[in-house]
Formats: sequence, C-alpha cells, structure tokens
Amino acid sequence: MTSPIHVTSEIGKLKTVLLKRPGREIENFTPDMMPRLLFDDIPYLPIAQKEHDYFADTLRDNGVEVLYLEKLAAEALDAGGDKVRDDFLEQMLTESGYAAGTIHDALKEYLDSMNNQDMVNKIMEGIRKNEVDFVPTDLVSAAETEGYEFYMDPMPNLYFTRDPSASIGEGLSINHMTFPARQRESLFNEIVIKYHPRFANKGVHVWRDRNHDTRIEGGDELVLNDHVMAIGVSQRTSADAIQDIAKSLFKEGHFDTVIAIKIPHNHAMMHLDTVFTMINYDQFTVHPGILGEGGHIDTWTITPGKNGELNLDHRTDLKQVLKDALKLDDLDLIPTGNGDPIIAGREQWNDGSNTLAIAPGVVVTYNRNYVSNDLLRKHGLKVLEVISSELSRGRGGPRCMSCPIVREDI
Ligand SMILES: NC(=[NH2+])NCCC[C@H](N)C(=O)O
Repeated sequence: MTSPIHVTSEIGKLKTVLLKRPGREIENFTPDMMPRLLFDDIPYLPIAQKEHDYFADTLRDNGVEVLYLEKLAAEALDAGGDKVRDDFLEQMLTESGYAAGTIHDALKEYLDSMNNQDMVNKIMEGIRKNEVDFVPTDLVSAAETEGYEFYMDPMPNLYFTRDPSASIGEGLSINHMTFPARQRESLFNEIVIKYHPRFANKGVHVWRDRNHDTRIEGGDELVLNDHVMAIGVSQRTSADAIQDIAKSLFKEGHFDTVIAIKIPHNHAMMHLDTVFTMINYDQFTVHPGILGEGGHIDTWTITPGKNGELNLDHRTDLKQVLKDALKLDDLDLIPTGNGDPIIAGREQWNDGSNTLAIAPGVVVTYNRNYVSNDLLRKHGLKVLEVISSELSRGRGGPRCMSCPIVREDI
C-alpha cells in the first residue's frame, strides 16, 4: 500500500502541504500572556489571514495541494463517530487541566452543543470564562481560577504546522512538544492520522508518537535525503528524544544517518530551521550567529551500532559533515543577511533563514528579508516572496508555517 505521506527530502517538488489558516486564536490574548504563549506581539487578524491566504495561493499557483489542519481535524471526527469525538474531547479537557469536576462538566456540555467543525475551531481559539454558563460553587473552581479570563487557553501557534508533527519518509513523528502552550496541538494531528479517511489504515508509519516525556518538535527535524536526517539539539528538542527517534528510524525505515546539530537554546533560534535550512541539492541557508570561531559548531553523526545501539561521531566542521553525509564535492552555505551582524540578526529574527523549498532551488521566503532574498537570488535560487508584516510576529516563517505531506523524490 502506498502511504499518503511521502517525504524523502527537504527539497523535492512539493505536492501536498498541511497549513492552518490563522483564526481568532492569534488575537485572543493580552500582552501579559505573550511570553507564555510564545508570541512577541499580537497580530492584526484580518491582515494575518490575508497574508496567509497569499502564502497558500503562492503554493497553489505552483501546483501544491493545500490541506488545512482545522478542516482535516473536523473531518476526522466526522469519520470517527461519537466515541472518537467523545474520547478526543475528554483527552483535550484532561490536557487542558480538567480531567474531572464541575468545570470539566460545564466545558464538556458547552463544547458538546457544537458540531465538529465549530468545536475544533472553539478549542483552537480558546474558551473564555464569560462564554460558559457556569457559576462555581466549590472552592477549587471558585478560588483557584479567579482572576484569569480563560478556562482554556487559545493555541496561537497552530499556524506553525511544521512543529507538532513532522513527515519523514512514509510516516511521521507526532510530537510531544516542549512548552505547555503547544503541547495540546499534536492531539489534532493524532486524530487526523488515526481517523481521517485520507490517512487512517493507509500504512502511515508513526516513528514516534506523542506519548513521551522527552521532547521533539518538527522545526528541528530536517529530512536531507532518503537516508539522512538532521535534527537540532535545541530549546525544543532534547538529545534523548533524538536518540529515541534515531533508533526507531534505523530499525524500521530506510534511514541510516542522523546528524544532531547543537544550536543555541533561546527564543529567537528555538528550532534548527530558524537558523539552517536545505534549499537545493548542495545549498543551505545558515545564520552566521550559530557558527563559532572558524565556522565551527557541535555536530554528532549518529549511525546504527551493534545490537540496536547507536554509534556517535562528534565533529565541528558543519560543511564537511554535510558533504560527507550527502556525498557532495562542494556545498554552498548561504549566510543570512549576507553575514552583516546587524542585518543577519534582524533578518534571522524575522525568519530570514526559515526558507521553504518547494522544488530544488525554488524557495518561498518572507519579503521583509530583502538582503537575504537578494543574496539567495545571487546564488542562483528562484525566490518567491510572500507578504509578512503580521505573520512574522509569531516568530515563524514559510518553513514553520507548512508541513509537507507529499514531495516528489529527488
Ligand atoms: N519551526 C519553527 N521554527 N517554528 C516556529 C514556531 C514559533 C512559535 N511561536 C514557537 O515559539 O513555538
């Protein structure tokens, strides 16, 4: 059976992609909630949607089928039936802090009055206290939640579909994410894979599911070719999760190499794909800020060892490591902002390194990163710019905003 997921590179012609159109969740919060929700500002929703539609149209104009997470999730619940919907809702309430009790019951009743699409949208947008018909009568509900506006927080990061799951080969990882603000997101991906007619029982292999304590996010998971992956050791992805997924990939798939790349652990560079992306057979974007003296950075090339163990090779010359793993004579590492420290810092902040390749040498980028975009063109790439004033406020670019489902082989 051919799997409905097929991704054997970062650059093969993109055929199908998963997006999430920004909804009310991206404005349903106040500045004091921003750090916890991993946002740096509150986007202006109508413009953010316009920009996102432009992004989706750019992909469609280039022959890409665009799927929407919010739609697939509702369709998965439609297909799954009452029991699946109920289990999903219980799980979502539990992960939102209400496994049982009077607030649980009130939220359940409220959400249960909606059809699947409305319920999915509502969970994504967040639930404020003033919209639920509930007067607390016990001390826990009355005292412990006083002064906070929400029963269920919005999930503003959902439009970064890259992170909660990652397509790898004929399968995917459904991720246990790092921060509470994003941990519930991958529940949507899980129901889509389990129950949506397009994916359910179609031979999709789950390399690693969301039921783990160790953390990994798709922004760190780069499929370089059909047997080599690069995974960031980052603020969001831990070394033990990388070892775990490497074992699973080596055991049951066609992968034989995982290059773990250690990047700074901070908000601006939260994932490997904010500082490093593959854009052609032999071309990558790299933010100069991650390279130490002489262009060095810690990398560990992981390969299968004896008895299911892993072999490790620690090296610091990123260019040589990539050349060896990809069997290339030369490699073009293109520095964000052309290496100027001010421009590189600014354009990396606005995801100037976060390019989405839709074919070898053809990339989608934010228009605001004009220095990096010019440089990409000078290096021979075809650059399709998308508008980005509001979308960039969530700290993610075209690669983060897209989860490839099918790419042609390279
Ligand atoms: N793959 C990525 N770089 N995603 C960016 C995610 C940004 C989001 N605000 C977060 O902090 O999680």
